[in-house]
Amino acid sequence: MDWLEITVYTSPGTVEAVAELFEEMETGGVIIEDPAVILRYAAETHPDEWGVPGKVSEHDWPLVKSYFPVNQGLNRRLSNFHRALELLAFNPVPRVSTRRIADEDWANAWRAYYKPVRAGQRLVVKPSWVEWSGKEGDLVIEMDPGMAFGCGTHTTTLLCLRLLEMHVHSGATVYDVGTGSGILAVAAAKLGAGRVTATDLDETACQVALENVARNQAARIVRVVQGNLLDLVKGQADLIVSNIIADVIINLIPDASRALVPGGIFIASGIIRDRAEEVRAAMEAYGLAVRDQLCEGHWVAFVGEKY
Ligand SMILES: C[S@@+](CC[C@H](N)C(=O)[O-])C[C@H]1O[C@@H](n2cnc3c(N)ncnc32)[C@H](O)[C@@H]1O
Repeated sequence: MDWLEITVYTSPGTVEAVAELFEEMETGGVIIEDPAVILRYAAETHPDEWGVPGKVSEHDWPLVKSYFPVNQGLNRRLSNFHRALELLAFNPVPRVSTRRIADEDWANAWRAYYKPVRAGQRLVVKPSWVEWSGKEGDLVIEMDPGMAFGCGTHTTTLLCLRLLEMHVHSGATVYDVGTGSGILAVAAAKLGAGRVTATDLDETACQVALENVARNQAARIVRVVQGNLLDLVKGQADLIVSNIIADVIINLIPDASRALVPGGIFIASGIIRDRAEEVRAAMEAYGLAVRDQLCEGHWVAFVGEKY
């Protein structure tokens, strides 16, 4: 099925009302793009990477987008939408544009939103479809997350990347539990790990991780295993990283502690602030002394050392 994308360029004070209008028409989802919010985000998160351009999009006003299915009811729905918008009598009058989208374009539409992201001093995550040349000494991870989690833009992933940069030593054995797109496993390999085992419950994630491992010429170092946590992993590691959620991390802690060599490092992320003390207590209870923690927004990542 094809879709009609309706874009409304409107003044900042009317964005919510336009979004509500779409919601009342049961379009099934609304996208809001506000240049002021994008600029603020860029300034707060990666100002060095982006230089915070004066203009972040081709339009100065925020836009609100939604989608109607292209079917027999389309013209009626569209004229209802125009009428309802007119009735709101916004001044200045919003500008509306439409564009037909073929179903197969959806799979790639999100790609436009990903840009290279610097994590820590040396690691840079670059979407595989973006041309970009970094600085000398950069370790560039080329990713296509497909349907898996982990393009390096999520805070929980960035915290792990920063901590991996500090703790992976040359030749280390690393386990990445809940690898998703494989981003942390590839990062560990780029940082010099000698052997990386990446696990995920999800079949698609494992497939995507394998593709990303190959894309980064890390297949000789990274092994991907489909399974629950460390259930199928034998042996001991110098470092274990896991970015899942607090409950799953708490379940993992006893096995992670057993699987670490003395002095080994456990990096736990995906922990919402409200649950951080529970995770810390579980780590301490299983012989993982908390040596460091990074907090950003709602998220916390811990570094534990096996004693
Ligand atoms: C938040 S994503 C993290 C992906 C990537 N490591 C990152 O940092 O961006 C969590 C991943 O953990 C996987 N996962 C969840 N529960 C799991 C479990 N019990 N065992 C293994 N993997 C699990 C999910 O399928 C998902 O791919």
